[in-house]
Amino acid sequence: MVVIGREGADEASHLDTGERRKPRGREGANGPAGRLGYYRARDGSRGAAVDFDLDCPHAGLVVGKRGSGKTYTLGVLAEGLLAADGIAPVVVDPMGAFAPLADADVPATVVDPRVCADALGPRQWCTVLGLDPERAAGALVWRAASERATLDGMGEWIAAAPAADATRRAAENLLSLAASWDVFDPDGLSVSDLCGGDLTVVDVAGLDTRPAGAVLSAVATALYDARVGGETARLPWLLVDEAHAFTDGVAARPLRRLLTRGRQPGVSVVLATQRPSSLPSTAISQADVLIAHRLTSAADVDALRAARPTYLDGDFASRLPTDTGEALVVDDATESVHRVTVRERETTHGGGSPRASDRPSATTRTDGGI
Ligand SMILES: Nc1ncnc2c1ncn2[C@@H]1O[C@H](COP(=O)(O)OP(=O)(O)OP(=O)(O)O)[C@@H](O)[C@H]1O
Repeated sequence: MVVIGREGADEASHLDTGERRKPRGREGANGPAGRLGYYRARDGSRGAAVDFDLDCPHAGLVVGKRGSGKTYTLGVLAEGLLAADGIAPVVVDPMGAFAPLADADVPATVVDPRVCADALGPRQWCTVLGLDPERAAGALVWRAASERATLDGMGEWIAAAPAADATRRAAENLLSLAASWDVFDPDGLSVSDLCGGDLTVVDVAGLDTRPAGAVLSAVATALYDARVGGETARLPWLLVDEAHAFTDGVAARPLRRLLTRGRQPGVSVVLATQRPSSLPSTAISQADVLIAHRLTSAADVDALRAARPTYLDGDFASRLPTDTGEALVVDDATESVHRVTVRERETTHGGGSPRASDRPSATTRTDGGI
């Protein structure tokens, strides 16, 4: 995935395309590429440019402990994606870190997390509501999701279904819970919303894990199906921050499908997580590029090493970077490991940690409060 750029290669510049400026894309030796950063020499000095390939589909993993630069690196990847032609970049943003892009001078749109109820299959409806499809209430919800496309329609179908009162009440209560999440909408996100070419930021900040997972599941499925069904000529890239929150819920299967089978239809996925040990090992083994920031937990290092024994030898832990923004990039395409300093963002990063000293102090208040 990594492409070595020229020493001192030009920074991407902007093309004036009217209202919002699309940054000029970068061409690597084999097609479009995005600037990731620069080689870092052992003495810490900056070496040649390192680009990432955007021409072919990829499965990527960005790992690192809290504050090590994962979200920042996702932002760097997103900037490269929105500058490239022929790509449909989508970020699922659980921390609101990409919200500032709405006001940036780039073609990015922050959208509400609303999806159609039938974007989840019957099995996923049972999963997201915590129901066993083998039991009565689960079977009822399964049938309702098979028969109706909207949440209201599912409720009406259940109300009229021949079922025991207790079973019906249990199913209706869970559908009411799903309605309270406010993420299911017949006019929810469509393929044209997601694959228009702008960077689409699906803002799931503030949602609980289950509704956020339902939205991610619907988005991942829509991108995959859109390519399989020939609904878009663009190659989708799905970037998921805080991915460990989603890998054992309703989004687990669609994410696994992108990791294992996304390449053929041309859908790329990049997962960022501070806890690689909580990812299924397929998520690590299927990734063709690993960007590892600072990691100190032995369990996390071991999880990476166990799933990638070919490149990550016993020396792996000692080669991991210690400074924010530095990374070890493991590239399957070239079967190589690179020490990289991730470049600075061109757009505002929204994921920084707040500091106590950022808060207005009592002495600076002017509203009479204390
Ligand atoms: N490549 C970089 N260049 C410059 N500053 C960086 C870089 N990477 C990270 N930083 C700085 O480090 C801070 C923390 O980075 P970031 O928010 O990406 O961490 P994180 O690993 O996503 O943390 P968390 O797990 O808590 O979400 C950023 O706000 C930014 O100021």
